[in-house]
Amino acid sequence: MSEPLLDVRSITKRFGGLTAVRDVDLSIPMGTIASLIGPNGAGKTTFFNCITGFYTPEEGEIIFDGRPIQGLTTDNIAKRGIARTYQNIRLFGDMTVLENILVGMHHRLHAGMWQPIFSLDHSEEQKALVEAMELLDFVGLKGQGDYLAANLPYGMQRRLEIARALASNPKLLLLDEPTAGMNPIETDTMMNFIRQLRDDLGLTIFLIEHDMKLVMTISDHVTVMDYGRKIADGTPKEVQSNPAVIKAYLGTSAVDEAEEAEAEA
Ligand SMILES: Nc1ncnc2c1ncn2[C@@H]1O[C@H](COP(=O)(O)OP(=O)(O)OP(=O)(O)O)[C@@H](O)[C@H]1O
Repeated sequence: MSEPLLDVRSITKRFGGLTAVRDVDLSIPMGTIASLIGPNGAGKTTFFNCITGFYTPEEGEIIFDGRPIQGLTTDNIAKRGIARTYQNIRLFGDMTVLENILVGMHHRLHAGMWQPIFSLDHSEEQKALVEAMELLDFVGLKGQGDYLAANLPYGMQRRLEIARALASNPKLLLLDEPTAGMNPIETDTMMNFIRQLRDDLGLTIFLIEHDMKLVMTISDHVTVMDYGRKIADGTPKEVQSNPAVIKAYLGTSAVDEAEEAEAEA
């Protein structure tokens, strides 16, 4: 089997006396969609934050694309090819759609953070602009580059956030609750869009999501956390029928009911 793109080995992250992530292993093969689920407070976002370098785990190792990344800065990890979006949208609302995307490119431009990107007389900046327009097209924001980000409808702001993450040219894209606050139609559209990211761009995707229909429909692999530990992982089908998962979500009585229903069937 080929090397996983991301290989997390027994990481532990503590906040004082609280162990938010305890001895968790996880590996994601290239070109797949993996999901991380679990009840509120299970440790999912902390786990993401360890991968992106926002936190450094006290124990364990994180190997990305064959090299260890734990202890690197968030910037250096982004340069290695990991991009993310956040549970709460973090766009620059008073900047245009296009400017938001150009900001996402700054890691790989020789330019500094602001000024040179926006002076368009240099060939590198011209190239960046063309790429940004292509990205806008890809995410369905064609012709809206001059709009203020804050004025986009909610679903499109989420897409713009993804476009900005894509602008850094990542190999692995982490999405933290990409459908949070969406209605069922917006959620379906986002689900198809995430699939497109894998199928058309060949990206590897790792998402945290509470919408079980989305998770069970698009994931190649699902990992379940509860109280900081990994309690199950496998295909969507395997995870759905795992008693530990049912118990974590619905309580012990739900496991008994599920077992009774299975016995009667
Ligand atoms: N910076 C921090 N300092 C102290 N405790 C923290 C910190 N960040 C998270 N925690 C705690 O760690 C535990 C895991 O939190 P985390 O946000 O990772 O869970 P989660 O699974 O992402 O939850 P949710 O689904 O509600 O977003 C929680 O008990 C939380 O209160």
